[in-house]
Amino acid sequence: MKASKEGLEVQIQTLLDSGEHEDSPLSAPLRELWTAHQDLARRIDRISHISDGFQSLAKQREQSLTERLNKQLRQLEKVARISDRYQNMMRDLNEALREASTHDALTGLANRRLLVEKLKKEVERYARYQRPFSIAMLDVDHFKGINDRYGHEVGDGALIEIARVLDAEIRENDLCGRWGGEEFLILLPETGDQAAGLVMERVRNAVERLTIRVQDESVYMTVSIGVAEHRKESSYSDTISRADHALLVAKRGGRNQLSTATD
Ligand SMILES: Nc1nc2c(ncn2[C@@H]2O[C@H](COP(=O)(O)OP(=O)(O)OP(=O)(O)O)[C@@H](O)[C@H]2O)c(=O)[nH]1
Repeated sequence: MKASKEGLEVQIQTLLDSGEHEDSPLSAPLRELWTAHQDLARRIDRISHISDGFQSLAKQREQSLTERLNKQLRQLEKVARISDRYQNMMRDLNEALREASTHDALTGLANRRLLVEKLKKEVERYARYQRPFSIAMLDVDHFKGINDRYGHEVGDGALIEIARVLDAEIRENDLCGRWGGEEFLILLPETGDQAAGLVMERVRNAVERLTIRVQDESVYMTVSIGVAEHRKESSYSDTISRADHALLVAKRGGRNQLSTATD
């Protein structure tokens, strides 16, 4: 029967230690072989110990490298999230700035700057394609009286309500803006003065029907309107002046009415 490796080793060691076979010619070579074997076994042991050490070191390095990479990845994700948030914030801020520079803070309508920009474009379109357009200037009648009687805050609220009505009554292609104080300008592209007159008469009517409640009181308002169609070789300010003049005629005519420039 084949002895186990450990068994064989114990057997040889016992044989050599006993000294019983010292006289045998095999004794000296066996002792030599046994010493060489033990030496080799020790070396193998040492090498496998060193290799184990290396392996666990490599594993540790691999682990710490993965951890470092994961940490860097998490940091990158954080930076990307912050950058996304920052970009969104900048976009919102730009949008708010653009809105503030082109719209009236009280009513939310286009401001004078945006109106002029659009007016210039319409004049260019008129010059190039002879597309007609009209301008309507609106002014709230006796607005000072509302401020004086109910206070500036109610006056502000009234302007907001009027702006809402104007914006709701005009067509999508028209542009309504606050020209200043209690004065509004409506730009009507692709519209001659007759058609503009019809639209503005509807607007005038809608304002007349508007009721504002101040405590128990109902406050009514009216607007006077001047309409002018743009003419050949005019500037936008020429057309505004003609609409302004028509507005004056409407005021002088008794207010709550519309007048069209004929000159
Ligand atoms: N509450 C408020 N009032 C304003 C604003 N802008 C202008 N006003 C007031 O609008 C009034 C305009 O008065 P006037 O120019 O005398 O004209 P009016 O009283 O409307 O009379 P007519 O235009 O002649 O019918 C002034 O009292 C201004 O102070 C605003 O943003 N808010």
